[in-house]
Amino acid sequence: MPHPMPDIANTSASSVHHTLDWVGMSAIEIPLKIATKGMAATVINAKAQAFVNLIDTHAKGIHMSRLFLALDRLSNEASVTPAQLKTTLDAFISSHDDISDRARLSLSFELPLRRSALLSDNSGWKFYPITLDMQLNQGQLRVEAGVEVTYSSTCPCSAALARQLIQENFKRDFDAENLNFEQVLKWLGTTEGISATPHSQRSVAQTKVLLDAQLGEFDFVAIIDEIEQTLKTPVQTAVKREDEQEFARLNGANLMFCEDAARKVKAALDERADVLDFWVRINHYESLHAHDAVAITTKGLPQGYQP
Ligand SMILES: Nc1nc2c(ncn2[C@@H]2O[C@H](COP(=O)(O)OP(=O)(O)OP(=O)(O)O)[C@@H](O)[C@H]2O)c(=O)[nH]1
Repeated sequence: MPHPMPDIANTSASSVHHTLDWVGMSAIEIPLKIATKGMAATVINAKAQAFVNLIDTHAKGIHMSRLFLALDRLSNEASVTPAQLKTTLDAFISSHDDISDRARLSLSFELPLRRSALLSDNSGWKFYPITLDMQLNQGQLRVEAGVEVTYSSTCPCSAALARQLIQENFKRDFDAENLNFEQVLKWLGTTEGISATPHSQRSVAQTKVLLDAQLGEFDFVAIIDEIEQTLKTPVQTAVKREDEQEFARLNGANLMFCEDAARKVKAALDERADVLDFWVRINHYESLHAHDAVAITTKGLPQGYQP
């Protein structure tokens, strides 16, 4: 008869007696079919973090395998919904009866969305980084979603400085008394005429939103669309020349500092009934400098997100 295997988590006691806020595993690889409103469940490859607290000051440790296996069951679901994630959190706690009373599950993944071109009849895939962080505490569920939207920002200061140079060149090249429409039109189409261009940069709006714990389904696309439609210059997928020209027009019509972007996103999220609280970090990865321009804002609730 084989010897029973030692079970340190159950039979050994901790020599230092403290409770712990979270114990578990991170970077667990798991494919899931995630449900988001208006779309067929999408297969995504997630990295998960699974945690419980440790309230038994004498228990040596938690049972990692029980969290892992409860999480693994999610990968068999035809579509992962908020209710199923809650069931997983319940299983984390019930499998740690007496030693844990809180559970946490975080998923990080990229949601592929097919996006239309600005004008041409084309489209292409864009992957949006998403994080889901769910916590269960005394039966109370907390659901937080994080999305990242990449967009272009053109500097309003740089645009004004470029316009000034163009005006100076215009004064130099033309005589106010003898303006010729055709000559001006031609000049406007040359690099000598439009002799300076403002700098733009690829920029990222990172957003965390607190959602109603009773929500029946996730709606990541609504949040992503809200931010993209607010900023107006999301990075594109398929681009023909007409799309590129429209992108140039949109950039020119939506010049922005990081402060402008942060204020606009804040105003948009303030209006959304499904967003109970939010945190936003705007990152403009400058082409003028090697450092970045950053603005951070929150809804400003007294007990809410801190900047
Ligand atoms: N608690 C804990 N376990 C760890 C850690 N690192 C590795 N493990 C291992 O995780 C494995 C799974 O632990 P358990 O869930 O207790 O496994 P088990 O005893 O076979 O499962 P149960 O019978 O359900 O308790 C064990 O072999 C642990 O040694 C750690 O830092 N903490």
